[in-house]
Amino acid sequence: MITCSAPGKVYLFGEHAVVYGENAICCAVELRTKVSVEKSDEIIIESVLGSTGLDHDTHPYVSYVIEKMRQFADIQGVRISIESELPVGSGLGSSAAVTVASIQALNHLYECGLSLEDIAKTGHEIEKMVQGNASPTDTYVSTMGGVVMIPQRKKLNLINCPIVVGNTHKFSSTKELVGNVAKLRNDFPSVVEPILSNIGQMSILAERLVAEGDYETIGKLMNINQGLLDAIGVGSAELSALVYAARSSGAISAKITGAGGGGCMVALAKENNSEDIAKAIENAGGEAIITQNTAEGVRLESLHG
Ligand SMILES: Nc1ncnc2c1ncn2[C@@H]1O[C@H](COP(=O)(O)OP(=O)(O)OP(=O)(O)O)[C@@H](O)[C@H]1O
Ligand SMILES: C[C@@](O)(CCO)CC(=O)[O-]
Ligand SMILES: [Mg+2]
Repeated sequence: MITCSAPGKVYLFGEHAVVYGENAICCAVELRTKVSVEKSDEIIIESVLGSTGLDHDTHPYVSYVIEKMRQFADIQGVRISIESELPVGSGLGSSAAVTVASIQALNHLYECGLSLEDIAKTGHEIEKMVQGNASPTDTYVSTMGGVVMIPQRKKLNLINCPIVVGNTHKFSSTKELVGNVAKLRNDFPSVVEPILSNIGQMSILAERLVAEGDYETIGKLMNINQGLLDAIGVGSAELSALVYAARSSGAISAKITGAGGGGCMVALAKENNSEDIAKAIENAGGEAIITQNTAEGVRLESLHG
C-alpha cells in the first residue's frame, strides 16, 4: 500500500480571472487529501462519495487519472482509497488535491518516473477534462506547495500570518461557476473583461507586498478583489455574511476563495486574533478552520500500510 497526500489551497487573488490568463496568487494550506493505492484484481475507488469502479459520475477526477496513467503503466486492477481534511466542492481545491495525490500515488506504485512538473501538468489536463475549462493554478499549487503566482508559476515568500477559512457548507461546482462567468463575459465583454483584468492587476501589485510581508496593504487589495468577484456573480448571501463577520472581528482581509457561489471564504488574521475571527464566522453560520500556508506540496506519506 502506497500513500501520498496533497494540500488544498486558498486564493489571495485571481480566481476566475486566471481562467482567462490573468495573474493570480494562490497558496497551499495545511489541509490535505490522502490517497492510498495497492494493486488489486479490479479497479476500486473508495471515498466519502462512495465505493465504485471507474465511474466518471461519482469519481470523475480519479477515473480520468487512472485512464491517463495507463499511458505510463499497465494498470489493470488497483484499489484507491481516499481520505481528506478538505471539504468537497468548497473552493479549497479538493479536486486538485485528490487528482494530484492520486497521480503521485500511482506514479510511485507503478514506478512511472513522473516529475513534479509532469504531475502538475497531468493534473491540469485532468481538471480540464472534467471541468471543460480550468487554469493550472489549483493543481500546480497542490503539487508544488508554498505561494505561487500564476501563470508565471513563480514561487513567492510564504504567507506567515494565520489563515482562517469559513465554510458555508453550500456545495459549489467549479464547472458550473466557471461556466456562469464565461456566459456573463460572452454577454457583456466590455464590462466583464475589464473586471477580470483589474483582478489580474492586483496580483501584480501584490507580488512585492508578499515579498515585503505588507499584509495590511495585501488585505486592502483582497477586499477589493472580493467586490469584483461579487460583480461577476460568484458571490452569495452566505459567503457575504461570513466575509463581513470576519472583517468585523478584526480580519486583515476576507474574500471568497475558489469558485464561489457557495463553498468557502478566506480571511487573513493578525497574530493574535484568529480565534476571534473563527468565532465570528461560526456565529454567522459558517464552519471555521484555522490553518496556515504550507511549503509542502504533494508528498509520499508511506510506502507500506
Ligand atoms: N475526498 C474526495 N474523494 C473523492 N472525490 C473528491 C474528493 N474531494 C473532491 N473530489 C472530487 O472533486 C469534486 C469537487 O471539485 P470542485 O472543483 O467542484 O470543488 P473544489 O475543488 O472543492 O473547489 P475549487 O475548485 O473551487 O477549489 C467532487 O465532486 C469530486 O468529484
Ligand atoms: C474558479 C477557478 O479560477 C478556481 C477554482 O478553485 C477555476 C480555475 O482556475 O480552474
Ligand atoms: Mg476544484
